[in-house]
Amino acid sequence: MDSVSNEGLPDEYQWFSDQIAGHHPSVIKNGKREIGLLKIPGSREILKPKQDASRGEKEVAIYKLLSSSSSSCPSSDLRNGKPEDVEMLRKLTANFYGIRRLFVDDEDREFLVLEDVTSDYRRPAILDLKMGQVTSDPLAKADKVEKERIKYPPQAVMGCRILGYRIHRDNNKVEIRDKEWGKSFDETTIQDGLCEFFSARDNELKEVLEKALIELETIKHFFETQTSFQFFASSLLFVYEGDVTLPINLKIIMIDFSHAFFSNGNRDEGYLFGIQNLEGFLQDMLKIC
Ligand SMILES: O=P(O)(O)O[C@@H]1[C@@H](OP(=O)(O)O)[C@H](OP(=O)(O)O)[C@H](O)[C@H](OP(=O)(O)O)[C@H]1OP(=O)(O)O
Ligand SMILES: Nc1ncnc2c1ncn2[C@@H]1O[C@H](COP(=O)(O)OP(=O)(O)O)[C@@H](O)[C@H]1O
Repeated sequence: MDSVSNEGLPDEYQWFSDQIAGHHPSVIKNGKREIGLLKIPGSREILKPKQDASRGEKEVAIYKLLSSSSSSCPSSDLRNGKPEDVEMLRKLTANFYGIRRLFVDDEDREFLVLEDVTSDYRRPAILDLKMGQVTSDPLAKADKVEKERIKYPPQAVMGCRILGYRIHRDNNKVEIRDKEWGKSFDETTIQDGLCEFFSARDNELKEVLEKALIELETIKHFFETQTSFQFFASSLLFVYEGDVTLPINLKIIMIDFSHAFFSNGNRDEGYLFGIQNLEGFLQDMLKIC
């Protein structure tokens, strides 16, 4: 992502420089720049703009559900999430600290205050994978369904797509790959893209892949058992330490719930299919390390 002027932001705040994908101020839509994630430098929180209409409501509802101790969810279509599913999902997501209102680009806006899951790292390597076989949600209009369907046909074949990565290397060098680069891969070549990301620590590809497979197992277990949620256009964010003097500390966090729906007792087979394929890709890569 290009760096963008911080003009128009409240004092202290900057655009979050480690944002990989999603709405970003370098993109102009209908004559206005999009609003991306914000951060006060040095803090362990990021602020994610609440999206318009039902998308924002859905994401806030799910984070409120996860941060509440009981089933007192304010959103009617998430109220029935099974407690064990909610508990498991909570462990796979960033902490939510509430809503903050800020003036950005002269408009009063709401932001979700979230744990910055990259803040513990000296040189974070960060990858965003969009999961699921279908990336339009059940309420999408026909033109959006079609746009999403033809955007990247391998999504239906693999159940995942690389949205991009950032690797902080020595000497403050940052290596960036974007979603157009991600779209250059299909089911026959995606391992090349994944290999590039998981190779941030010289000669430690095998160790990094092993850690990723362990973390992925927990997420796979969640999707094998949970019947409370269906996720569309949601992502897995991989983060690990690129500084070889520090432990690998690989984490996988589920993010982006603006198209998350309550499920009437069905598993999310499209997301699970993506995890199973991803696991297969990583296992194959491990065999040749
Ligand atoms: O379909 P569009 O044009 O509305 O834009 C998509 C966004 O929808 P929105 O503008 O928020 O309604 C869409 O946002 P949501 O997932 O709907 O929040 C994505 O940003 C999508 O990009 P990609 O599939 O992640 O590469 C965006 O797709 P691209 O335009 O980047 O292909
Ligand atoms: N909790 C988090 N900690 C660190 N980075 C995050 C977090 N949530 C999102 N991000 C970053 O922001 C990007 C966009 O987030 P996402 O929720 O997908 O936004 P959008 O709804 O605009 O698509 C991700 O690719 C990731 O880099």
